[in-house]
Amino acid sequence: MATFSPSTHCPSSSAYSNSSSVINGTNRLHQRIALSSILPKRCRSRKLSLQQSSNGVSLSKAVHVQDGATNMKTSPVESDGPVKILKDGILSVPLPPPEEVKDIASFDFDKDKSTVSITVVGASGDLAKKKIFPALFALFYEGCLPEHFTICGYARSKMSDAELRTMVSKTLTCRIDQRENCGEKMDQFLERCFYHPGQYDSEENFLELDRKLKEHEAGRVANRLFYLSIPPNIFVDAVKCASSSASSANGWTRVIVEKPFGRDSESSAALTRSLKQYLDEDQIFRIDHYLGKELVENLSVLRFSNLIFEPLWSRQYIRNVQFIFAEDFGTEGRGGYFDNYGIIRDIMQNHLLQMLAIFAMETPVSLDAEDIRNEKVKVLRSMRPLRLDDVVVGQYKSHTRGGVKYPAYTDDKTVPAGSLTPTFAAAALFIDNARWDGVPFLMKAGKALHDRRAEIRVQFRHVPGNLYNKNIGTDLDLATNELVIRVQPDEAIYLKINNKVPGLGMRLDRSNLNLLYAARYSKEIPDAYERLLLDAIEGERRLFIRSDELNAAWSLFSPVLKELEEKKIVPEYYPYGSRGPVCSHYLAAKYKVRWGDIGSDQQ
Ligand SMILES: NC(=O)C1=CN([C@@H]2O[C@H](COP(=O)(O)OP(=O)(O)OC[C@H]3O[C@@H](n4cnc5c(N)ncnc54)[C@H](OP(=O)(O)O)[C@@H]3O)[C@@H](O)[C@H]2O)C=CC1
Ligand SMILES: O=C1O[C@H](COP(=O)(O)O)[C@@H](O)[C@H](O)[C@H]1O
Repeated sequence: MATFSPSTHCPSSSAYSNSSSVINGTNRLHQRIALSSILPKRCRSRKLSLQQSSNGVSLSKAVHVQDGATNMKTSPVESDGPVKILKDGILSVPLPPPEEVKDIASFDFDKDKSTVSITVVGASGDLAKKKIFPALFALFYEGCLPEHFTICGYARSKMSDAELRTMVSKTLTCRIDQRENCGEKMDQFLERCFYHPGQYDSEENFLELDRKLKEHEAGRVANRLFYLSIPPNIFVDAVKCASSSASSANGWTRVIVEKPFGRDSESSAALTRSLKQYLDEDQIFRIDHYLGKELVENLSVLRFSNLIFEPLWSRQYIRNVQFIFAEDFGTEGRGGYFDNYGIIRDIMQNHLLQMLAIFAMETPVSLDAEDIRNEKVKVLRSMRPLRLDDVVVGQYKSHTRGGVKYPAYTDDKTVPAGSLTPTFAAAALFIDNARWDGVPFLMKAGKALHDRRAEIRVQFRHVPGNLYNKNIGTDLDLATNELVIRVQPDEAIYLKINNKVPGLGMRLDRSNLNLLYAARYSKEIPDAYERLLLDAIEGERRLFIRSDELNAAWSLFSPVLKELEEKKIVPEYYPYGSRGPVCSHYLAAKYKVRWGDIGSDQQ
């Protein structure tokens, strides 16, 4: 029996060997494959849901299908196209035309299997070590990487393959719920990791990389993914060299670009123009790792698949929405980068704004990447550019607590003395459309605060003519329903409600309807980078930023950033480890809002 590999993402070729060949009505040879056998365990549900969302027939997005002897089809296939879902999850996949296949039993399908080469550009750096290699290992461990893959680290540092493997091995961990064969899996993964030293602007060095990748690709259809984990000033050099000297000759070439995508509208547009000299838009995967976080991914599910939320999702019932990001550590070690950007560019313009866009967008036509991104762009373009009097900025100062002295932002040697760069900001934004007219969308982001959290808080309006007002007391704020989507840590969704305290009297309290992920789901939540890397390999663009989205996002923040810098606005200094500048409360009060994270969240 010939084996046939419709997907490069499945755990092993043996999974396909239970398939059988049939001649269909068009006299074309087809292969019947049980869907359940070709989709890897962890990836199965995401691929099946794609299938359901598209009338049960548009599967080739998720499953790469070989059409003919060499071509890979990855575009959606309609019901009358070559891929068909037969009943009971059986996939019918076309084989090469009969004249090309003299003897089906001896046709060498393995020869035509494709491979993915993932080059981590800037492999010696912080992000590569901390996030990218561990995420790639997790994907490998879960059986989500294609059968044939190569990982190549590229940077200027001199390192051998063995040294890269030692460096990578120090950061690998196994999933809490599946420790079996972990050491063995790590060894198998590390065997697929290589290193190539080179300059980021050297065509010659990238040509050498190309030669090395070709050796590993061994004549297969070669798909190549470059992850630019380098400082932004060298993005374009690296893209130029990668595209001219190390692009795939017979498969796809994609580039993941890390933030920051510029410092403002002009520099971002210039970066996009430069990248587009060498790449098409559909080759550029602009990553915002917050879009890969489980609770952010769940936002649309919460809204669009629960009847109880969507009808409330408007100015009619929602009083304000808050997007809060806090870290309990400073910029130590990243001061050089941070001082050039500040917290508004580092967190608000991307991570918080992306969450806002998904939160506030209209229902997309479908779950397709373009439909979702169209809606995100629309909502961003309906927003008013942020005004200076709707922003407060802060910077952390040194503080001694429990005998420990915590540094000021400017104590970092890589930060210029007297820097005014904000490490904290709060802002009030507005969406001028029918759904959200007049609703304040507040954002707050800060480093070196008293805790670490990222969350969305939705505060609902008061119950009109509430029968229980006298039991609630005078503080109507405390009686407001609040929906909290806690992105991290301790992922949870909870709704604060008013409830009768059990007993003979009539006393109300505030309690939480609480969906705490750790209590509800035993599976460990994947890291955002895992989801996004897998999506990039599969060509799924839904969670990556399109260039018009990026332009719209910069249009909102560029004017105020310019004003803050030109007017040299002095930030309010707040002690390291505190709750941040007091001014943020005045900003909220201006819009009759109380920050939801300052009270206690009774469980
Ligand atoms: N670290 C993080 O947590 C996050 C990082 N990012 C973004 O990811 C990218 C990588 O970040 P990170 O790993 O922290 O960056 P690093 O500063 O660690 O740089 C990565 C690598 O790039 C090379 N490099 C550094 N500076 C220069 C330079 N001036 N000229 C040429 N090469 C240089 C170095 O490799 P070598 O000397 O060996 O060539 C370094 O190991 C950046 O765009 C960053 O903004 C985004 C989100 C979070
Ligand atoms: O992009 C960035 O994100 C991190 C925070 O990411 P998280 O996943 O740990 O919440 C932030 O520390 C960094 O400054 C910023 O560049």
